[in-house]
Order: sequence, then structure tokens, then C-alpha cells
Amino acid sequence: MSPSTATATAAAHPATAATEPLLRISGLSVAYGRRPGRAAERVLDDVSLDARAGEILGVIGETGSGKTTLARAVVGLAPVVEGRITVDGEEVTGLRGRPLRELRRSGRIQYMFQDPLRSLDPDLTVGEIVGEPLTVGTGTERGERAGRVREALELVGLPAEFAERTPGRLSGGQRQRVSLARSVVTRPRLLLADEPVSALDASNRNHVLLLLDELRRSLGLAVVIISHDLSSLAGIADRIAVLYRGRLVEQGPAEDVLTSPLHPYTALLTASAPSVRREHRITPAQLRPRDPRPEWTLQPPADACVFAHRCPFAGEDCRQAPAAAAHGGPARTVACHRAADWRERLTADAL
Ligand SMILES: Nc1ncnc2c1ncn2[C@@H]1O[C@H](COP(=O)(O)OP(=O)(O)OP(=O)(O)O)[C@@H](O)[C@H]1O
Repeated sequence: MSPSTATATAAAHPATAATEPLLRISGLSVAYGRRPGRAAERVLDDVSLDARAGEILGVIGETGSGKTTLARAVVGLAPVVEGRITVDGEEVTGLRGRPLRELRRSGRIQYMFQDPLRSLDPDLTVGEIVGEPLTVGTGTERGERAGRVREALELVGLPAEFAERTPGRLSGGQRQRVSLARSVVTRPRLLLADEPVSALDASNRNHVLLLLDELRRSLGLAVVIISHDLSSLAGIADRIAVLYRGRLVEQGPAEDVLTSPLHPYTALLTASAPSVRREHRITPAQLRPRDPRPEWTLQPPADACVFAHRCPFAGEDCRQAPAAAAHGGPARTVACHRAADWRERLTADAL
């Protein structure tokens, strides 16, 4: 896409380019496998998040915490039981049938699946793979399509000749670029990238992250990067949201979350990622549950804090899950009864 096209794309959405978040998720709960007479287990519970145009939101959490489910809910692939999702001011919660197909065909939201090695069809050429979202429904003419494919390849730093190759003749990093080109060819407003670098070596990882950084700037995209690895979000994400067992335990500006985490789980993540800059040199050992730990945390009740069984600071009040509360302004929230004082306890323990 030429700079002028990018400007035109951003200018077409003045409301979101200003202050309104492009993606707004409010009180989102998702539960799989609802059966009559049985309450389904929530894999996401009351999650609220925003991402603005031109911003990178990093979503971090260990395996099974609900990161992929969050992205899938935005594109209508996960069963939302409560809450709302709006994209560019339009409600997309629980869309089905024709409205959902139309939204997908419009290409305004792109979901980049995990593991591009598997998601690229080995029999198609790169040109066909990248151009496919345009054939499926944006009404782009064949002649224009070739130009858009070239443009998308150029955007991700691949020469036009790559259009003739098949995925089998590409390196891992090149495949990930092809996935990215396919994701931006429709000129989306929102890009959800699920573990975009986890299959790559360190050098390709950096290239792809830099590319995402460039794309959000040049295209005015809101980008959500899902990762289980904090170090790949540090330095690129503007904001970071931390999920633990389907709950949003903390979110805020990346710098603040990384340098002075408010939730003990976030502190454990930062303490375990040596490359992430830390204000407080907390070690993972300082965040291990203490002995003896409160008996009830061995088998916490369903409505207890989700982190209680691993938290060294769990007390009686943690039998009730804390609500997410603003901290120093609406941009930062934390769901922890101990947010204000766990550090003091840590210091005392460390002495
Ligand atoms: N289609 C489904 N049916 C039932 N349960 C599901 C389904 N998809 C995911 N889950 C469950 O939802 C929870 C969250 O899964 P999800 O894939 O969102 O986690 P994740 O944080 O992305 O994990 P990972 O980092 O391993 O990809 C898990 O316990 C998972 O088993």
C-alpha cells in the first residue's frame, strides 16, 4: 500500500483515529460446551479491554489462559455468553449467519492464526494465498487484485517474484511474512496476531515484530498480539493485558506493567523473563507460595481469586475473587486484593 493509500485509509475513519478505541471489549465471558441443565465452565470471565487505532496491545498469559479464545470471540468463532465487542464503533458480539459472513468478507478484521506453516495451503502460490481474502468477497477486480498482492508483499518486505513460489520453498520467517501480507491485503482496521513469532528463531522473530510495528504505524492499524512470551511483547506493545485462567488480572501501559507490576502473577512473569527490564529485582523464588499456606487455597472455592493457589500473599479475603479496579487512572487496572501491599510483604520476606 502506498503512503497515500495508507493516509486515505486512516482518514476514512476519523472517529477512531482520534480517541475512541477501535476495539472495545466489555465484560466478555465465553463458555464452551453449554448443555441443558449444566452450567458450562467459563474460559473467559468478565474481560474488558480496549485497543486504539495505531496501537499494539499485547495479550500475555500461560497456556490455557484464554488468549486464543479472546481473539476468536472477536471474529465470531467462540461462544460469547456475556459482554460486548465493538470494532470501529460497530457491534460484532455474537454475530451469526449473513452479518458474520459479511464482516469476514469485508476483511476489516483479520485474524492471523497460530502456526503459519500449517495454515498456508502447500499447493497454492504465494500470490494466490495472499490474494485469497480479496477473491472471497471484497469485490476486488482481478486486475486490481494482482496490484494489491504486489503492494502487500512489498509492505512485508518480500520481492514481487515471491508471488510465484509455493510455501514449500519459503523459510519460516518468509512464511510468516506471507501470512502477514495475506492479513493486510484487505486493508484491515484490526489485526489479531496469534503467537506470530513463537515458531521463529530469534532473528526472524525480531524482523516480524519490527514489521508489525511498522505496519500499525503506516496503516493506522490496531494490532493485538497474543503471546505466552513476555519478552516478545516488551519493546513493541504499547499496552499489555495479562490473562490468568480466563481472568484479566492486570492491564496497562506496557512500560508500567513490565517495570512495576501490580499483580503477583505479572510480577512472577517479569521475574521469570530476564530480558525484561525490571525496576524491582524480584526473583521467582520470592513469589513462591509460602508454607504453611492457607488450607483453603489447596482446593479453592469456585468464586475465589484464580491465582490464590499459587499466590504467596493469599489471605481470607481472597476467597472472593477481586474485581478489576482502576489504579492511578482508567488506563491501568488490576484484580488483586493485595495490589497495594504485596510489595511491602515481599521486601520484609526478602530481608
Ligand atoms: N473449542 C473448544 N471447546 C472446549 N474448550 C475449549 C475450546 N477451545 C479452547 N478451549 C479451552 O479453553 C481454555 C482456553 O484455551 P485457549 O486456547 O484460549 O488458551 P490459550 O491461552 O490461547 O492457550 P495456548 O497458549 O496454549 O494457545 C482451555 O482450557 C481450552 O482447553
